[in-house]
Amino acid sequence: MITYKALTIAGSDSGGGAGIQADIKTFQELDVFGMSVITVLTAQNTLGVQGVFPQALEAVEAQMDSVLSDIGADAVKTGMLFTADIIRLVARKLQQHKAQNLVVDPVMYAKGGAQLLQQEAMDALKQTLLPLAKVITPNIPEACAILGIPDIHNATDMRAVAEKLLELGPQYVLLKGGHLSGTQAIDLLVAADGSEAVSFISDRIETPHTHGTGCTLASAITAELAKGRPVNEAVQTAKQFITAAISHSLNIGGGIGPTDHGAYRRARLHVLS
Ligand SMILES: Nc1ncnc2c1ncn2[C@@H]1O[C@H](COP(=O)(O)OP(=O)(O)O)[C@@H](O)[C@H]1O
Ligand SMILES: Cc1ncc(COP(=O)(O)OP(=O)(O)O)c(N)n1
Repeated sequence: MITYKALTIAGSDSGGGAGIQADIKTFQELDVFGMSVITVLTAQNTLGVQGVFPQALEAVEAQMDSVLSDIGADAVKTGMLFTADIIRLVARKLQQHKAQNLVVDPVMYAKGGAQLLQQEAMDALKQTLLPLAKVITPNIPEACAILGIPDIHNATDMRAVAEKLLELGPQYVLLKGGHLSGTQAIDLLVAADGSEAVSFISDRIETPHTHGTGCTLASAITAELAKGRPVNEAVQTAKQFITAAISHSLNIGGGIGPTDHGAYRRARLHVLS
């Protein structure tokens, strides 16, 4: 029986691989009841982003009020928010509704290069949303853009970048290393309470089909936090989830295909049978 509830506040990906669609699939696969607040509609497929249509602030506010005033959420994730006004509104409503276990994925660019956060929204992200987060999950280009520093290119520099991000107020930073080269995909978790940094390492899977990996990882963390798991355990399960999903990624469409959100559950069922 599903008893835990998670909310994603993010953009819709018509192609189904990232955004709200990836988040809801991930929640379901991890046995958490999923709810959504849609901030932006994107016309998107494996070839790229063909259109971005921000929703009216009233629409975003009404969705948040509907869900949080009645059903509530054990954990909340934010993804593509696109404008400074949407970010400020979301931050205000999260505080008003006393949202728990907030995971902020500071989405800025799609893998095809499309901009998913307006340049002028960066200050609102840093000042209003990041300080509310339990965990933030930037990839390396996002982390460096937030800090206003040049991109890093090796895993040894990840620690300093992640620790600098803690100064913006989140309780944990999970810096994702998918954009580095090398035979391993290394993510680094650092905590504001001074506990030991932890690396989460998997073999790097040779595939171009990684559309939606960041959304999927962050929503898996959110699902596990909704169940009351500590952050370290939530990230560990999420890393296993995304590694399984990438291992079975889907060669559909003519560009960067999505991952298989059902792969983790199928692998576990196989082990148990
Ligand atoms: N080729 C790959 N093989 C295995 N894991 C990967 C691969 N690419 C990304 N990952 C993992 O997927 C997750 C998302 O990482 P990343 O690609 O850095 O973020 P984003 O999708 O936000 O750009 C991280 O856990 C990362 O380590
Ligand atoms: C609507 C929407 N939200 C987020 C993203 C970016 O997703 P991400 O998981 O970072 O994956 P890539 O786009 O980088 O493959 C998106 N594309 N669309």
